[in-house]
Amino acid sequence: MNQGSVIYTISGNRSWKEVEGNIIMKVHITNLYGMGGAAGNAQQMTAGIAQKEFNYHELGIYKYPMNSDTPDMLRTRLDGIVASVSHGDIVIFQLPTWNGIRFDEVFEEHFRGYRGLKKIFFIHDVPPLMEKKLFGELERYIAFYNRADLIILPSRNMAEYLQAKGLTVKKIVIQRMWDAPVDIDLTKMPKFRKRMNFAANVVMYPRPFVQNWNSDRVELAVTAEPGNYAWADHKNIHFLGWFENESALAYALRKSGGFGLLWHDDPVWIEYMKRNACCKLGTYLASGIPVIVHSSIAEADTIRRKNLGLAVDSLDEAVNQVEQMTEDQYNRMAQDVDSFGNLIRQGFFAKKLLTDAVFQLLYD
Ligand SMILES: O=c1ccn([C@@H]2O[C@H](COP(=O)(O)OP(=O)(O)O)[C@@H](O)[C@H]2O)c(=O)[nH]1
Repeated sequence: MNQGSVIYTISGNRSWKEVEGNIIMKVHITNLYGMGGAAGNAQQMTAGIAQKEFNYHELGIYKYPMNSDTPDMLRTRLDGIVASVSHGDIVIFQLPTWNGIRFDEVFEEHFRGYRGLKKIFFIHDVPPLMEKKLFGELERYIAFYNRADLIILPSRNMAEYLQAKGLTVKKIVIQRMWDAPVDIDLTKMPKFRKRMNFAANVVMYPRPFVQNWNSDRVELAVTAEPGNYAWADHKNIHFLGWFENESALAYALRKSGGFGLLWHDDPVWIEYMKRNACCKLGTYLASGIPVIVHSSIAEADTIRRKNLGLAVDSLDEAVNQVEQMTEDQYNRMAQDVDSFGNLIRQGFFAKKLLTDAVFQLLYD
């Protein structure tokens, strides 16, 4: 019998179809619209994998100035977002929504009337750890995180750090890395060359280590259109161009060869990168080029253990190690990166955390 096509009267004038949504548990995931860049793409990518692979339902949120809403407008907006949610469902919140902590708090509170609803917080970034002026807000963020039934965090280091500051959520899933579902030709191996590629917008957000690049022995290649930049004059710096599309970027990096550099010289970010997961790392590994990372970053041990590149304490050390490397050593590394990169290109980090989170929530 095809129940989906028949309306059963079960009590009074309510039909089977009307209560169907309450019987079958749904998993929802929030997705942010109106925000570009690595942070916006990370939300779109995760929600895309969740919908395509697991049939999770999207709750779309627009990035907007929350203060432009009156309390009534905000309530109406939130009612619209949560319209498909029923008692007993699971909601994965991709956080922050980048609409400010007040929006995140009010949004979570809007789910309180739902019986048996469970909340998973997937923490992409912790704003108080990214900007010195926001550090005082950490306590408020952690109090908010404590409302989750399960929390997904970028690294074990982040979990330990937040626990020391008051995080009490018992169920924790560790993300480790960002995926980069790109399409590239794996038959052409990246070339061994004394070059470090840096994939970020260095024109809009100048980086001191880029502007002070002084190595004649190792070239720095940046993702910027060629131009007359005073900081690049007479320097060993190459311009790769800017890429809107992640596959085009991965292709350009693979063609460029050499290494992918994950680096920061801002002390707040050096500290943050001990605990967060950077999109760039996924981008490099998906493209197939070995990476150079600081030895303090969360995934440094994985880079060493799986022969995915170099974990160093300074750029000078990186330059020396690149200089001393043989072509054979590089080619072995590039092969190991291509093998590991399958996880990233096929979205396995997201697939794993999206299922582990629901499984641990209901099983453990
Ligand atoms: O030509 C480029 C260079 C970089 N990026 C993107 O910018 C990200 C890096 O940006 P950011 O440094 O803000 O992110 P993080 O690595 O710190 O997460 C990369 O992973 C790419 O997705 C891009 O779209 N086009």
